[in-house]
Amino acid sequence: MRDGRYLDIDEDDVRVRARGGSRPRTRKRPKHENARLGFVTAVNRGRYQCLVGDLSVVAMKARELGRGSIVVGDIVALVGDLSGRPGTLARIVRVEKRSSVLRRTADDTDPVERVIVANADQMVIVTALADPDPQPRFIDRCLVAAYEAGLDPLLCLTKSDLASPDALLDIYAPLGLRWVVTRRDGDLSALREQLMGRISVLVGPSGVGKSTLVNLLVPEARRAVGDVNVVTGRGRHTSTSAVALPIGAPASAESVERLHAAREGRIDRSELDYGWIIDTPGVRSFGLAHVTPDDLLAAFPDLDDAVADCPDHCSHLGDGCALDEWLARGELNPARVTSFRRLLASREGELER
Ligand SMILES: Nc1nc2c(ncn2[C@@H]2O[C@H](COP(=O)(O)OP(=O)(O)OP(=O)(O)O)[C@@H](O)[C@H]2O)c(=O)[nH]1
Ligand SMILES: [Zn+2]
Repeated sequence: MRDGRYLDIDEDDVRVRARGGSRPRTRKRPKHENARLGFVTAVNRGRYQCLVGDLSVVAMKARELGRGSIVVGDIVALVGDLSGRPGTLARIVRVEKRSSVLRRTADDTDPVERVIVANADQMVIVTALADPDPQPRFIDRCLVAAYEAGLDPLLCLTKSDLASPDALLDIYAPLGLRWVVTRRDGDLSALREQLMGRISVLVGPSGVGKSTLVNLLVPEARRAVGDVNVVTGRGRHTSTSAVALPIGAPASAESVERLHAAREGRIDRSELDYGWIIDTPGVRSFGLAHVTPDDLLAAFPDLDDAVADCPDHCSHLGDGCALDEWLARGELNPARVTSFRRLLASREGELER
Protein backbone atom coordinates (compact mmCIF):
# COMPACT_ATOMS: atom_id res chain seq x y z
CA MET A 1 0.00 0.00 0.00
CA ARG A 2 1.67 3.17 -1.17
CA ASP A 3 -0.08 5.28 1.41
CA GLY A 4 2.22 4.12 4.14
CA ARG A 5 0.39 3.00 7.22
CA TYR A 6 -0.52 -0.39 5.82
CA LEU A 7 3.10 -1.36 5.26
CA ASP A 8 4.13 -0.61 8.82
CA ILE A 9 6.47 -3.00 10.53
CA ASP A 10 6.88 -3.15 14.28
CA GLU A 11 9.38 -0.65 15.61
CA ASP A 12 10.83 -3.28 17.89
CA ASP A 13 11.61 -5.62 15.01
CA VAL A 14 15.25 -4.72 15.42
CA ARG A 15 17.83 -7.35 14.68
CA VAL A 16 21.18 -6.93 16.36
CA ARG A 17 24.32 -8.86 15.72
CA ALA A 18 25.64 -10.52 18.85
CA ARG A 19 29.06 -9.08 19.65
CA GLY A 20 31.88 -11.29 18.44
CA GLY A 21 29.54 -13.80 16.93
CA SER A 22 29.11 -14.35 13.26
CA ARG A 23 25.47 -15.35 13.21
CA PRO A 24 22.85 -12.65 13.34
CA ARG A 25 20.84 -12.99 16.51
CA THR A 26 17.74 -11.28 17.59
CA ARG A 27 17.87 -9.36 20.83
CA LYS A 28 14.41 -10.47 21.46
CA ARG A 29 12.41 -12.57 19.10
CA PRO A 30 11.25 -10.21 16.38
CA LYS A 31 7.69 -9.77 17.34
CA HIS A 32 5.88 -9.53 14.09
CA GLU A 33 8.36 -9.12 11.35
CA ASN A 34 6.02 -9.55 8.48
CA ALA A 35 2.87 -8.20 10.06
CA ARG A 36 0.52 -6.44 7.67
CA LEU A 37 -2.39 -4.27 8.57
CA GLY A 38 -5.92 -5.36 7.80
CA PHE A 39 -9.47 -4.08 8.32
CA VAL A 40 -11.90 -6.26 10.26
CA THR A 41 -15.11 -6.64 8.23
CA ALA A 42 -16.93 -9.32 10.22
CA VAL A 43 -16.61 -11.33 13.41
CA ASN A 44 -18.07 -14.80 13.77
CA ARG A 45 -17.53 -17.24 16.63
CA GLY A 46 -13.92 -16.27 17.32
CA ARG A 47 -13.02 -15.95 13.64
CA TYR A 48 -12.24 -12.54 12.20
CA GLN A 49 -12.78 -11.71 8.55
CA CYS A 50 -10.06 -9.20 7.62
CA LEU A 51 -9.36 -7.29 4.45
CA VAL A 52 -5.63 -7.28 3.71
CA GLY A 53 -4.86 -5.39 0.52
CA ASP A 54 -7.81 -6.54 -1.55
CA LEU A 55 -7.84 -10.08 -0.17
CA SER A 56 -10.28 -11.30 2.43
CA VAL A 57 -8.42 -13.30 5.06
CA VAL A 58 -9.82 -15.30 7.98
CA ALA A 59 -7.88 -14.86 11.21
CA MET A 60 -7.89 -15.84 14.84
CA LYS A 61 -6.72 -13.79 17.77
CA ALA A 62 -3.19 -14.52 19.00
CA ARG A 63 -3.20 -15.75 22.58
CA GLU A 64 -0.80 -12.97 23.60
CA LEU A 65 -3.56 -10.45 22.92
CA GLY A 66 -5.46 -11.57 25.99
CA ARG A 67 -9.10 -10.75 26.52
CA GLY A 68 -9.35 -7.40 24.76
CA SER A 69 -12.01 -7.34 22.10
CA ILE A 70 -11.52 -7.05 18.37
CA VAL A 71 -14.54 -5.64 16.56
CA VAL A 72 -15.74 -4.74 13.11
CA GLY A 73 -13.97 -1.57 11.97
CA ASP A 74 -10.75 -2.35 13.83
CA ILE A 75 -7.43 -2.05 12.07
CA VAL A 76 -5.30 -5.02 13.10
CA ALA A 77 -1.81 -6.36 12.44
CA LEU A 78 -1.77 -9.87 11.00
CA VAL A 79 0.86 -12.55 10.60
CA GLY A 80 0.84 -16.07 9.23
CA ASP A 81 -0.88 -17.23 6.09
CA LEU A 82 -2.28 -14.12 4.41
CA SER A 83 -3.09 -15.83 1.12
CA GLY A 84 -6.80 -15.82 1.80
CA ARG A 85 -7.04 -19.36 0.40
CA PRO A 86 -9.86 -21.51 1.75
CA GLY A 87 -8.91 -23.30 4.94
CA THR A 88 -6.07 -20.93 5.85
CA LEU A 89 -6.01 -19.06 9.13
CA ALA A 90 -3.96 -15.94 9.87
CA ARG A 91 -3.20 -14.57 13.34
CA ILE A 92 -4.07 -11.14 14.68
CA VAL A 93 -1.17 -9.93 16.82
CA ARG A 94 -2.10 -6.32 17.47
CA VAL A 95 -5.07 -3.95 17.41
CA GLU A 96 -4.30 -0.42 16.27
CA LYS A 97 -5.42 2.61 18.25
CA ARG A 98 -9.09 3.36 17.61
CA SER A 99 -10.28 6.78 16.48
CA SER A 100 -13.81 6.14 17.74
CA VAL A 101 -15.60 3.51 19.75
CA LEU A 102 -19.30 2.72 19.86
CA ARG A 103 -20.39 0.70 22.89
CA ARG A 104 -23.52 -1.21 23.67
CA THR A 105 -24.76 -1.35 27.17
CA ALA A 106 -24.98 -4.39 29.38
CA ASP A 107 -28.50 -5.81 29.49
CA ASP A 108 -30.37 -8.91 30.57
CA THR A 109 -29.07 -10.95 27.64
CA ASP A 110 -25.45 -9.88 28.12
CA PRO A 111 -24.03 -8.64 31.45
CA VAL A 112 -20.93 -7.03 29.95
CA GLU A 113 -20.66 -3.66 28.25
CA ARG A 114 -19.05 -4.24 24.88
CA VAL A 115 -17.50 -2.29 22.07
CA ILE A 116 -19.57 -3.00 18.98
CA VAL A 117 -17.88 -0.97 16.27
CA ALA A 118 -14.53 0.82 16.02
CA ASN A 119 -13.31 3.68 13.85
CA ALA A 120 -16.63 4.73 12.35
CA ASP A 121 -17.13 8.44 11.74
CA GLN A 122 -20.87 8.67 11.08
CA MET A 123 -23.91 7.15 12.80
CA VAL A 124 -26.90 6.65 10.53
CA ILE A 125 -29.95 6.49 12.77
CA VAL A 126 -32.53 4.54 10.78
CA THR A 127 -36.13 5.13 11.83
CA ALA A 128 -39.34 4.20 10.03
CA LEU A 129 -41.96 6.94 9.63
CA ALA A 130 -44.58 4.24 10.32
CA ASP A 131 -44.79 0.48 10.87
CA PRO A 132 -43.20 0.58 13.42
CA ASP A 133 -43.93 4.14 14.53
CA PRO A 134 -40.93 6.38 15.20
CA GLN A 135 -39.57 6.34 18.74
CA PRO A 136 -38.07 9.75 19.51
CA ARG A 137 -36.59 8.34 22.70
CA PHE A 138 -34.61 5.82 20.69
CA ILE A 139 -33.41 8.59 18.38
CA ASP A 140 -32.43 10.73 21.38
CA ARG A 141 -30.39 7.94 22.91
CA CYS A 142 -28.67 7.26 19.59
CA LEU A 143 -27.81 10.95 19.35
CA VAL A 144 -26.30 10.97 22.83
CA ALA A 145 -24.25 7.86 21.96
CA ALA A 146 -23.13 9.45 18.69
CA TYR A 147 -22.10 12.75 20.27
CA GLU A 148 -20.21 10.94 23.01
CA ALA A 149 -18.47 8.56 20.59
CA GLY A 150 -17.50 11.42 18.28
CA LEU A 151 -19.66 10.20 15.37
CA ASP A 152 -21.58 12.64 13.19
CA PRO A 153 -25.25 11.69 13.31
CA LEU A 154 -27.38 11.35 10.18
CA LEU A 155 -31.12 10.81 10.53
CA CYS A 156 -32.46 8.35 7.94
CA LEU A 157 -36.26 8.25 7.85
CA THR A 158 -37.55 5.19 5.99
CA LYS A 159 -40.94 4.03 4.67
CA SER A 160 -41.89 7.50 3.47
CA ASP A 161 -44.61 5.83 1.39
CA LEU A 162 -46.48 5.28 4.67
CA ALA A 163 -46.25 8.67 6.47
CA SER A 164 -44.90 12.21 6.24
CA PRO A 165 -41.60 13.11 7.91
CA ASP A 166 -42.71 16.65 8.87
CA ALA A 167 -43.65 16.10 12.52
CA LEU A 168 -40.44 14.22 13.29
CA LEU A 169 -38.28 16.73 11.46
CA ASP A 170 -39.88 19.51 13.53
CA ILE A 171 -38.75 17.80 16.73
CA TYR A 172 -35.16 17.57 15.50
CA ALA A 173 -34.91 20.90 13.67
CA PRO A 174 -33.28 22.68 16.67
CA LEU A 175 -30.42 20.18 16.58
CA GLY A 176 -29.54 21.06 13.01
CA LEU A 177 -29.16 17.39 12.10
CA ARG A 178 -28.45 16.22 8.61
CA TRP A 179 -31.34 14.01 7.46
CA VAL A 180 -32.56 12.00 4.48
CA VAL A 181 -35.95 10.49 3.73
CA THR A 182 -36.11 7.14 1.91
CA ARG A 183 -38.53 4.50 0.67
CA ARG A 184 -37.72 1.13 -0.79
CA ASP A 185 -39.10 1.97 -4.22
CA GLY A 186 -37.59 5.48 -4.23
CA ASP A 187 -34.39 7.22 -5.21
CA LEU A 188 -31.54 6.65 -2.76
CA SER A 189 -29.11 9.17 -4.20
CA ALA A 190 -29.48 11.63 -1.29
CA LEU A 191 -28.56 8.88 1.15
CA ARG A 192 -25.72 7.64 -1.03
CA GLU A 193 -24.28 11.12 -1.17
CA GLN A 194 -24.17 11.32 2.65
CA LEU A 195 -22.39 7.95 2.81
CA MET A 196 -19.55 8.86 0.46
CA GLY A 197 -16.16 9.51 2.02
CA ARG A 198 -17.21 8.05 5.36
CA ILE A 199 -17.37 4.91 7.45
CA SER A 200 -20.97 4.85 8.62
CA VAL A 201 -22.49 2.66 11.25
CA LEU A 202 -26.20 1.96 10.71
CA VAL A 203 -28.33 1.59 13.80
CA GLY A 204 -32.06 1.18 14.15
CA PRO A 205 -34.75 -0.79 15.90
CA SER A 206 -35.92 -4.02 14.34
CA GLY A 207 -38.29 -3.76 11.40
CA VAL A 208 -37.50 -0.21 10.28
CA GLY A 209 -36.22 -1.44 6.93
CA LYS A 210 -32.49 -1.33 7.60
CA SER A 211 -31.77 -4.64 5.83
CA THR A 212 -33.90 -3.51 2.91
CA LEU A 213 -31.77 -0.34 2.65
CA VAL A 214 -28.50 -2.23 2.91
CA ASN A 215 -29.61 -4.59 0.14
CA LEU A 216 -30.48 -1.65 -2.10
CA LEU A 217 -27.11 -0.01 -1.39
CA VAL A 218 -25.04 -3.21 -1.59
CA PRO A 219 -27.04 -5.83 -3.54
CA GLU A 220 -24.23 -8.42 -3.13
CA ALA A 221 -24.74 -8.30 0.64
CA ARG A 222 -28.11 -10.07 0.58
CA ARG A 223 -29.03 -9.19 4.15
CA ALA A 224 -32.04 -11.15 5.35
CA VAL A 225 -35.22 -9.09 5.23
CA GLY A 226 -37.66 -9.92 7.98
CA ASP A 227 -41.37 -9.33 8.22
CA VAL A 228 -42.90 -7.02 10.73
CA ASN A 229 -44.95 -9.07 13.14
CA VAL A 230 -48.57 -8.00 12.61
CA VAL A 231 -49.31 -8.35 16.32
CA THR A 232 -46.41 -6.47 17.91
CA GLY A 233 -45.43 -4.28 14.97
CA ARG A 234 -41.86 -5.41 15.53
CA GLY A 235 -39.63 -7.25 13.12
CA ARG A 236 -38.15 -10.66 13.58
CA HIS A 237 -34.43 -10.44 14.05
CA THR A 238 -33.30 -12.17 10.95
CA SER A 239 -29.75 -10.85 10.71
CA THR A 240 -27.45 -11.28 13.67
CA SER A 241 -23.87 -10.08 13.36
CA ALA A 242 -22.28 -6.76 12.45
CA VAL A 243 -20.66 -6.57 9.05
CA ALA A 244 -18.76 -3.91 7.11
CA LEU A 245 -19.69 -3.48 3.44
CA PRO A 246 -18.12 -1.27 0.77
CA ILE A 247 -20.31 1.02 -1.31
CA GLY A 248 -19.26 2.61 -4.58
CA ALA A 249 -15.93 0.75 -4.88
CA PRO A 250 -14.60 -2.78 -4.56
CA ALA A 251 -13.49 -3.85 -1.08
CA SER A 252 -9.89 -2.89 -0.44
CA ALA A 253 -7.89 -1.94 2.62
CA GLU A 254 -6.63 1.06 0.69
CA SER A 255 -10.13 2.47 0.48
CA VAL A 256 -10.37 2.18 4.26
CA GLU A 257 -7.01 3.88 4.71
CA ARG A 258 -8.16 6.80 2.57
CA LEU A 259 -11.37 7.13 4.59
CA HIS A 260 -9.32 7.28 7.78
CA ALA A 261 -7.14 9.94 6.15
CA ALA A 262 -10.27 11.93 5.30
CA ARG A 263 -11.48 11.72 8.88
CA GLU A 264 -8.15 13.05 10.10
CA GLY A 265 -8.25 15.84 7.52
CA ARG A 266 -5.20 14.55 5.63
CA ILE A 267 -7.20 14.38 2.42
CA ASP A 268 -10.40 16.08 1.27
CA ARG A 269 -13.47 13.97 1.95
CA SER A 270 -15.25 15.34 -1.12
CA GLU A 271 -12.63 13.67 -3.35
CA LEU A 272 -13.88 10.25 -2.30
CA ASP A 273 -16.72 8.68 -4.26
CA TYR A 274 -17.04 5.60 -2.11
CA GLY A 275 -17.62 4.71 1.51
CA TRP A 276 -18.15 1.81 3.89
CA ILE A 277 -21.25 1.01 5.87
CA ILE A 278 -21.35 -1.14 8.97
CA ASP A 279 -24.66 -2.84 9.59
CA THR A 280 -25.34 -3.70 13.23
CA PRO A 281 -28.34 -5.99 13.49
CA GLY A 282 -29.61 -6.64 16.96
CA VAL A 283 -28.08 -3.53 18.53
CA ARG A 284 -30.96 -1.73 20.16
CA SER A 285 -29.37 0.03 23.06
CA PHE A 286 -26.21 1.84 24.00
CA GLY A 287 -24.56 2.23 27.36
CA LEU A 288 -25.06 5.87 28.22
CA ALA A 289 -24.32 5.76 31.95
CA HIS A 290 -20.77 6.98 31.33
CA VAL A 291 -21.86 10.01 29.29
CA THR A 292 -21.42 13.28 31.20
CA PRO A 293 -23.24 16.59 30.63
CA ASP A 294 -19.93 17.95 29.36
CA ASP A 295 -19.70 15.25 26.68
CA LEU A 296 -23.09 16.33 25.44
CA LEU A 297 -22.35 20.05 25.73
CA ALA A 298 -19.71 19.55 23.05
CA ALA A 299 -22.64 19.36 20.62
CA PHE A 300 -24.16 22.58 22.03
CA PRO A 301 -21.46 25.28 21.81
CA ASP A 302 -24.20 27.94 21.91
CA LEU A 303 -24.88 27.00 25.56
CA ASP A 304 -21.23 27.27 26.67
CA ASP A 305 -21.38 30.82 28.04
CA ALA A 306 -24.57 30.16 29.98
CA VAL A 307 -23.44 26.94 31.67
CA ALA A 308 -20.25 28.72 32.76
CA ASP A 309 -22.57 30.46 35.29
CA CYS A 310 -23.92 27.13 36.62
CA PRO A 311 -23.04 25.86 40.11
CA ASP A 312 -20.38 23.11 40.23
CA HIS A 313 -21.64 19.69 39.12
CA CYS A 314 -24.90 21.17 37.84
CA SER A 315 -27.14 18.51 36.32
CA HIS A 316 -28.61 21.26 34.07
CA LEU A 317 -32.00 19.69 34.77
CA GLY A 318 -32.84 21.02 38.22
CA ASP A 319 -33.03 24.17 40.37
CA GLY A 320 -30.26 26.74 40.17
CA CYS A 321 -29.20 25.88 36.64
CA ALA A 322 -28.01 29.03 34.89
CA LEU A 323 -29.73 27.95 31.68
CA ASP A 324 -33.03 29.04 33.30
CA GLU A 325 -31.76 32.58 34.07
CA TRP A 326 -30.33 32.97 30.59
CA LEU A 327 -33.61 31.73 29.12
CA ALA A 328 -35.57 34.19 31.25
CA ARG A 329 -33.38 37.02 29.96
CA GLY A 330 -34.08 35.88 26.41
CA GLU A 331 -30.42 35.17 25.75
CA LEU A 332 -30.81 31.57 24.60
CA ASN A 333 -32.85 29.78 21.98
CA PRO A 334 -35.51 27.93 24.04
CA ALA A 335 -35.74 25.09 21.49
CA ARG A 336 -32.02 24.43 21.85
CA VAL A 337 -32.21 24.30 25.64
CA THR A 338 -35.23 21.99 25.45
CA SER A 339 -33.39 19.66 23.07
CA PHE A 340 -30.25 19.66 25.21
CA ARG A 341 -32.22 18.81 28.32
CA ARG A 342 -34.26 16.14 26.57
CA LEU A 343 -31.06 14.41 25.40
CA LEU A 344 -29.53 14.73 28.88
CA ALA A 345 -32.61 13.14 30.42
CA SER A 346 -32.62 10.33 27.85
CA ARG A 347 -29.48 8.94 29.48
CA GLU A 348 -31.60 7.75 32.38
CA GLY A 349 -32.80 4.16 32.37
CA GLU A 350 -32.48 1.77 29.52
CA LEU A 351 -34.32 1.53 26.29
CA GLU A 352 -37.66 -0.21 26.58
CA ARG A 353 -37.96 -3.00 24.10
N1 LIG B 1 -44.03 0.20 3.21
C1 LIG B 1 -42.73 -0.02 3.25
N2 LIG B 1 -42.24 -1.16 3.79
C2 LIG B 1 -40.91 -1.35 3.82
C3 LIG B 1 -40.01 -0.39 3.30
N3 LIG B 1 -38.75 -0.85 3.49
C4 LIG B 1 -38.88 -2.05 4.09
N4 LIG B 1 -40.16 -2.38 4.30
C5 LIG B 1 -40.70 -3.61 4.93
O1 LIG B 1 -40.46 -3.56 6.33
C6 LIG B 1 -40.20 -4.87 6.84
C7 LIG B 1 -38.89 -4.88 7.63
O2 LIG B 1 -37.82 -4.63 6.75
P1 LIG B 1 -36.32 -5.08 7.06
O3 LIG B 1 -35.47 -4.52 6.00
O4 LIG B 1 -36.24 -6.52 7.33
O5 LIG B 1 -36.10 -4.32 8.45
P2 LIG B 1 -34.87 -4.38 9.42
O6 LIG B 1 -34.77 -3.04 10.01
O7 LIG B 1 -33.67 -4.89 8.73
O8 LIG B 1 -35.34 -5.42 10.50
P3 LIG B 1 -34.50 -6.54 11.24
O9 LIG B 1 -33.94 -7.44 10.17
O10 LIG B 1 -35.53 -7.18 12.10
O11 LIG B 1 -33.45 -5.79 11.99
C8 LIG B 1 -40.18 -5.80 5.64
O12 LIG B 1 -41.43 -6.41 5.53
C9 LIG B 1 -39.96 -4.85 4.47
O13 LIG B 1 -40.51 -5.37 3.26
C10 LIG B 1 -40.55 0.83 2.72
O14 LIG B 1 -39.85 1.73 2.23
N5 LIG B 1 -41.91 0.95 2.74
ZN1 LIG C 1 -26.79 24.02 34.72
